[in-house]
Amino acid sequence: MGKVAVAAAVVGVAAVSAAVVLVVRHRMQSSGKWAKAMDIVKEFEEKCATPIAKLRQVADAMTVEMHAGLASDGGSKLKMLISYVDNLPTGDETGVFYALDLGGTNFRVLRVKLGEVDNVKKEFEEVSIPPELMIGKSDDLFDFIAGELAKFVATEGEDMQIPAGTQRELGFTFSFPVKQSSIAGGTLVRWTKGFNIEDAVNDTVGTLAGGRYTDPDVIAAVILGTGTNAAYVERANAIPKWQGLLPKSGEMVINMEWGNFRSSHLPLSEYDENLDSDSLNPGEQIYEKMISGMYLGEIVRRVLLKMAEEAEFFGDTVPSKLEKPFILRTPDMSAMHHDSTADLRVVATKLKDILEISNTSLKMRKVVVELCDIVATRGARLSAAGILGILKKIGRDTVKEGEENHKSVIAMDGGLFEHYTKFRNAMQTAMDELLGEEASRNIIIKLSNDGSGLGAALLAASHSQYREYAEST
Ligand SMILES: Nc1ncnc2c1ncn2[C@@H]1O[C@H](COP(=O)(O)OP(=O)(O)O)[C@@H](O)[C@H]1O
Ligand SMILES: O=P(O)(O)OC[C@H]1O[C@@H](O)[C@H](O)[C@@H](O)[C@@H]1O
Repeated sequence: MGKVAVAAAVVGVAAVSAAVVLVVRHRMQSSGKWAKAMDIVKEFEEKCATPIAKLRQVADAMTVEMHAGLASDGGSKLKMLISYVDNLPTGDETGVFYALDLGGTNFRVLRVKLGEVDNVKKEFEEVSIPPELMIGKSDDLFDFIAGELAKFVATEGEDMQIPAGTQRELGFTFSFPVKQSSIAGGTLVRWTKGFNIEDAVNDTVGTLAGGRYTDPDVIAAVILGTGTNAAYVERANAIPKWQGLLPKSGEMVINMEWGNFRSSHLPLSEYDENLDSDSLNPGEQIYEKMISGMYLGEIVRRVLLKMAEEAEFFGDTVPSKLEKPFILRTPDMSAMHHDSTADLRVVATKLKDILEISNTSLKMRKVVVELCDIVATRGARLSAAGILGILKKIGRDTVKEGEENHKSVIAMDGGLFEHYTKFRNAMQTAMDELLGEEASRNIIIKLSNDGSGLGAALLAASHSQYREYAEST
């Protein structure tokens, strides 16, 4: 072979070996980065673990905090607020009533005509709350609410008229913690979720009222929406901090404000701690930030960001959109989590449309789904533990002699519970594991759609100023 040919061959071999070295190095580097990314996922998964034993500890802690919150104001992070609702709807309510339902994302105005329990006529309008009103002045927020209500009242039809000489009556579902001084008054404890307004009946109490209207076995209500909360029926003589007269019913609905629950048994990760410190209400609503719709997608984003920064998961630059808080919303996380296509093309589309991340491998997309599953499963199982805490408080976590058929119904509402199927299923599975086969037959968790809106109207009806008149005629 001539010198030139040999030289060319040598150069060729060198070039090939250089390429091989580059590929090997790239592979080693990428395998090293991949291993680093997987370490991040594995560590996160371990931090988020919710074995049954831990869930039982969380449930017991919830029960303890419930007792403490009922013993004295400030006795617990659980406010255990007295709702002054001591008589829940019976199904006999009649008439036309209005309701306002102010949640963390949506605002609804409703009008219902009560007569037959299974023939309630309901009309409503849903309005997104302008974000600027969530952090503006309270007058601007309530002027907005009043304006929307006035527009809705103007649409009243012939069949929804109120009796001559009477005033329209309204129930207000206000999805924020209020220390009530009566059924119709109270002081806001704090703003939560995305609201932070300087200078209003709770939706969970509304859901309990709406649920009880059609099912006398309803004993508690849980909201899993933008935020989370629970309310339940407590024995009036089991509220040491209550100085008032005991109601005839012997019962009182307690608004737990369980989003503010905190316990050393909660499986908190660094991502939860950072989310909390960056939030509008650092140190508050820790349980809510682990399980509710405002936050689940944000937790997933934070883990992906760390993988991008420390393991170049999406390549050697960090996608700029991934650095934007709350850009990955829980509905989008839910869509990726429920992606049933073989090549996870829903995940690919969401990553592209929301985070401007393209050409991901199927392997990468599977990791994204795994993160959604870790976060949603943890939230669902912690929700189940919270419910067990309530059941323990009222002695409904086991089947008592002679009560084999005594059902206890938990009325559920909220967009997270309603739309996130895998979350809902994981919650039910954890509930069954925690209660065991016998007791879980008697505990029914059921969606009470828009219970809070109907419930507010029902509470307006059951506290109507015209009710005595109607009953006496
Ligand atoms: N498809 C979905 N999958 C998962 N979560 C959802 C979905 N749709 C809505 N959500 C969650 O539900 C929340 C809205 O809850 P909803 O009860 O309807 O309103 P609000 O919180 O204002 O009372 C949203 O903030 C979101 O986190
Ligand atoms: O209906 P939403 O917006 O999800 O609200 C659920 C809960 O959100 C919490 O942040 C509030 O403190 C509760 O009062 C409320 O019930």
